[in-house]
Amino acid sequence: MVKICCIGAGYVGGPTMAMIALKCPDIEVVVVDIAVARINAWNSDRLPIFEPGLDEVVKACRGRNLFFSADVEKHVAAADIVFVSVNTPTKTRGLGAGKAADLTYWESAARMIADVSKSDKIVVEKSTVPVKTAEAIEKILTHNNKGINFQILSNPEFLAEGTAIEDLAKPDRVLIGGRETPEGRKAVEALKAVYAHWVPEENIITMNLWSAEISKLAANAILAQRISSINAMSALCEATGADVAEVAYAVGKDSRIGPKFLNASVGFGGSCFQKDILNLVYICECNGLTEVANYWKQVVQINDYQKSRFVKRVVSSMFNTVSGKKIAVLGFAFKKDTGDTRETAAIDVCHGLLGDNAKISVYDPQVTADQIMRDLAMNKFDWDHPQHLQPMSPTATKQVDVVWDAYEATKGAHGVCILTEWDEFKKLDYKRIYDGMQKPAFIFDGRNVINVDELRKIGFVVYSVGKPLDPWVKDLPAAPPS
Ligand SMILES: NC(=O)c1ccc[n+]([C@@H]2O[C@H](COP(=O)([O-])OP(=O)(O)OC[C@H]3O[C@@H](n4cnc5c(N)ncnc54)[C@H](O)[C@@H]3O)[C@@H](O)[C@H]2O)c1
Ligand SMILES: O=c1ccn([C@@H]2O[C@H](COP(=O)(O)OP(=O)(O)O[C@H]3O[C@H](CO)[C@@H](O)[C@H](O)[C@H]3O)[C@@H](O)[C@H]2O)c(=O)[nH]1
Repeated sequence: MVKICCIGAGYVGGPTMAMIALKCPDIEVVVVDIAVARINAWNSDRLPIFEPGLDEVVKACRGRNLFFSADVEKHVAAADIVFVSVNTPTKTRGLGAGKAADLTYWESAARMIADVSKSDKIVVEKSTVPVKTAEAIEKILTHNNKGINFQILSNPEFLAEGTAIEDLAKPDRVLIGGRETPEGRKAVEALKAVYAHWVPEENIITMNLWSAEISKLAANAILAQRISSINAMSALCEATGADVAEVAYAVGKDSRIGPKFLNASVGFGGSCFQKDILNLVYICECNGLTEVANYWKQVVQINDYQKSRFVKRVVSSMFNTVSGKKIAVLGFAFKKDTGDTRETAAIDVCHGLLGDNAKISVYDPQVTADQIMRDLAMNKFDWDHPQHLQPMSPTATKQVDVVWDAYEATKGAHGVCILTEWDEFKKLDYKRIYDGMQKPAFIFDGRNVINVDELRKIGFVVYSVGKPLDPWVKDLPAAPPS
């Protein structure tokens, strides 16, 4: 029986390995992590992450050929294939801080693999890493050569949170990069055989290691670029009376462009897009490609601009101040169908509103109050100097409360900000919400989930990203000449 061990039981390691176990009953899969609480949660009825369909997949194979364990070394030593799916966040200090990927967790995993291995292994990069990481890992794995053969493969993951199970069950493609040597090709074939249990062969793409590593960064950069492109258009639509949803529809009808990923929003969030683009920017800079680096940097800058534009709309519409006013925030996760808040636009929007002394009441169906308070207590983004983070005022989170439903959050509020596109926000009784609010009642839809005309009929002053402006919604002051 082939034995797989995956280091890192997070948003990628957990669901990805559960899918392999489900589709490959002849393979034993063990997911290991140094975070004992996370492993305990994977072994319980309350999984550590919320992902539609995940519970069913885990229940179908946990204890059969899927195991979760904190005994990292034992299972790594026993495995034929070791996936490394540890976090690779942006460095916060030292060389490349604020841009480069922090490979501390990766390096310590690689050193541990080298130390405990007694048999040949295929080591698979599942984490998103800078190009040429495989070369560095090879050096670590072979540094005290015990005669063990390690083959490094790049097998980046393309799942999106909220649709992870669908994405894993029917991936657009599986990408495997390996060394172009007989041993490298053999390792690629071995990994291909795992995916071939359920992925059609034509969807399993193989290529050289560096192409595979860059393809992951390129895919995320190009996806995020589409969002920044439509968000940039949303600003122009608001200034001219066009409707960004109509523009996106017209543009997306061109089969060369396609309709997906053209939803204007308050800004993209999530643990990947910003981190991976900044990593790409850093790699370009290190290779002397200043123009290329600046091009990609702009995708992140437009995203910051979009978040700050949203906050300015709220404040300027509400008579230029939200000081002491209650603002209901509906949705805190970075997208619907996940409880993940990493880099969510909601953090920056709340910080912006708290900066103007608002009182915030948050409701999200999947994010805990503890998580929201932790996120808001962290350093805040500085709109005027986007490269800086500023310490939050210690009293700021006293202005925030987290409640259990949208009606409670909006009761007595002056304004409502919709920051996540949860389906339930489309079905709310907005007449009831309006009746319970201060007047004039403002609603700022950062996700284009509400019916603008219906809400205006109820009496709301409505702002919806990229839509023709309500006469009440104040135009933003023109940028001062630089
Ligand atoms: N989240 C996504 O949707 C997604 C999708 C595709 C790719 N990725 C990439 O996959 C990687 C993992 O992302 P994630 O969201 O699953 O991260 P995560 O933080 O949810 O999980 C990483 C896990 O690795 C564990 N870990 C760290 N060092 C370890 C070590 N030395 N030994 C054992 N366990 C260790 C951590 O405790 C943590 O539980 C990142 O590189 C990310 O960019 C993420
Ligand atoms: O038209 C759109 C599409 C998305 N978003 C936002 O963009 C962010 C990211 O969304 P999405 O890409 O769906 O989720 P992620 O889980 O971040 O997945 C991205 O990042 C992963 C990690 O690298 C990759 O594996 C996926 O392929 C890639 O889609 C979220 O805030 C969305 O609300 C928009 O604003 N408009």
